[in-house]
Amino acid sequence: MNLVIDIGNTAAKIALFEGSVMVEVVYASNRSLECLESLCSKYQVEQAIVATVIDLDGELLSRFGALRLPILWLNSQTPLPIVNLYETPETLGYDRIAAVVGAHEQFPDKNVLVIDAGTCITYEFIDSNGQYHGGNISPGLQMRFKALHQFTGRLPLLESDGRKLPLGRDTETAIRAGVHKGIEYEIAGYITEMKHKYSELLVFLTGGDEFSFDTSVKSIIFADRFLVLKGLNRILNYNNGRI
Ligand SMILES: Nc1ncnc2c1ncn2[C@@H]1O[C@H](COP(=O)(O)OP(=O)(O)O)[C@@H](O)[C@H]1O
Ligand SMILES: CC(C)(COP(=O)(O)O)[C@@H](O)C(=O)NCCC(=O)O
Ligand SMILES: [K+]
Repeated sequence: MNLVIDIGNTAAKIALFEGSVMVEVVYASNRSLECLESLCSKYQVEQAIVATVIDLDGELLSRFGALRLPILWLNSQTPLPIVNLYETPETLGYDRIAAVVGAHEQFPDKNVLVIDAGTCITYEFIDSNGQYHGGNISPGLQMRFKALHQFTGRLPLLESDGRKLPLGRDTETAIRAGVHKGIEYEIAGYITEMKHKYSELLVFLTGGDEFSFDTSVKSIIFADRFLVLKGLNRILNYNNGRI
């Protein structure tokens, strides 16, 4: 079995795969990965892949060592089943390239826009020849709420859940609608622009945060919360025998 770990800026996602089938997934703290050892004793793990976008402390690194598993630490040197055209592959987020690999595995002959709504929202484009062109980074849902609070004198820190109106009628509904609609329009804008350029465009939406779209946008989106994990599993299998 493959142990697949995606350590993001907000949460770690840990999954077990048998071949290309995900058999279990858990969210954990990105600092302590508390369930790491218990998952490894529950399953017969043969190899692992870890992708992190944060620095890990020595204690966590030695816990990985104690697992006594071959571990592929995803980095810019790792062979990939796609062509990476990013000008600085050494600075590219590993979760970003993994999401692209996950989408390309499912639709290898299509132009695909991959949107990952986590701590940040990232937009990636891979073409039907398997060439990853790059993409954009913008603030995520929680980051927008926190920024409005932190950089003003009067705006409270709000929860994403709560009263929702199309147009705010008080401070709370104004902020919540502003953040939600900002993201929804942003996503819809990317889709419209990219569809203009590539008529047969597929769109994947992944990441921990979910949004509502009108039906025309919704109808062309594939929602797959675990695209990064699936892409990492694909990268691990692609490198089978090389670790
Ligand atoms: N079980 C869960 N545990 C933690 N966060 C979750 C969970 N389900 C949904 N979320 C949402 O997912 C967001 C994190 O998204 P994620 O894609 O994991 O981010 P990142 O990859 O940047 O760590 C959180 O802000 C939270 O709103
Ligand atoms: C853009 C990101 C912060 C997104 O991280 P996430 O929201 O998944 O926690 C991460 O992919 C990252 O640190 N990237 C490095 C810069 C780059 O991709 O060019
Ligand atoms: K992200």
